[in-house]
Amino acid sequence: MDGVLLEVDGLEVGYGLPVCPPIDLRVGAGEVVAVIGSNGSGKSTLLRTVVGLLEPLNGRLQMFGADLDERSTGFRAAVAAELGDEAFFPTLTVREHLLLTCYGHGVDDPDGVTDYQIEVFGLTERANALPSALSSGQRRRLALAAAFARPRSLMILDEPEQRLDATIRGALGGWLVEEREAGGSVLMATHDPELLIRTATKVLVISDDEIRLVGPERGVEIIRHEL
Ligand SMILES: Nc1ncnc2c1ncn2[C@@H]1O[C@H](COP(=O)(O)OP(=O)(O)OP(=O)(O)O)[C@@H](O)[C@H]1O
Repeated sequence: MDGVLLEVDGLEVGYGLPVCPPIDLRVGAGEVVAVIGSNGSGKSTLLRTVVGLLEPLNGRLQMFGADLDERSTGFRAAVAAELGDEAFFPTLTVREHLLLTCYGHGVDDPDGVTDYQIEVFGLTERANALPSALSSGQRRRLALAAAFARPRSLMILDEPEQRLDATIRGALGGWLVEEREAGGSVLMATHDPELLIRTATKVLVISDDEIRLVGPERGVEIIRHEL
């Protein structure tokens, strides 16, 4: 188990019935695993199961060498998940959301980290805005900024490229490369071949009849020509 953060064997995910074949997967330190497949293939369902929002239907799911317990302090400290739910406090500003995240996760310099994330996510002019006054892409930026503001060893992201403009999408690719190079791990669903080729170390392909692990180049071909 050394260096393996997430380990699944014969994992069946779904809503009463499985949405795809059983999944085997390891995510190790410093790996970025992209999950690809056509719309409705089961990518989000897998990610929601891995963060404990859905019960596995069958199989083995281990995080940090133990059965998944999403309520444990260890899990909450280590796993930064952004699955597109974007549940914000309606009366807290952009800045206050990030400060709250930093304080909640024991960040050393909450003000400095908050200021940095606001700047790099291009939210400076909206720092004092409430979520209801943000554009959809700005809400996406805020949700991702919160994931990057806190300490973590595993990021779980569902189509993080969605609704981002080209500038922030490009920056996101760079931050995920930095994450990997610093020994962090990422499990992310994506439809974006550029994000995949820049960041992924391996690719899990979900389809109706099989689950495959392929390399990044093959993953790009599959996104471009087979989905
Ligand atoms: N809450 C739910 N209850 C029942 N079925 C669901 C539910 N959510 C999703 N599904 C179904 O499960 C299957 C897998 O959906 P999922 O959202 O995991 O697909 P996806 O690969 O993430 O797709 P996309 O690329 O469109 O985001 C789909 O057939 C979908 O209709």
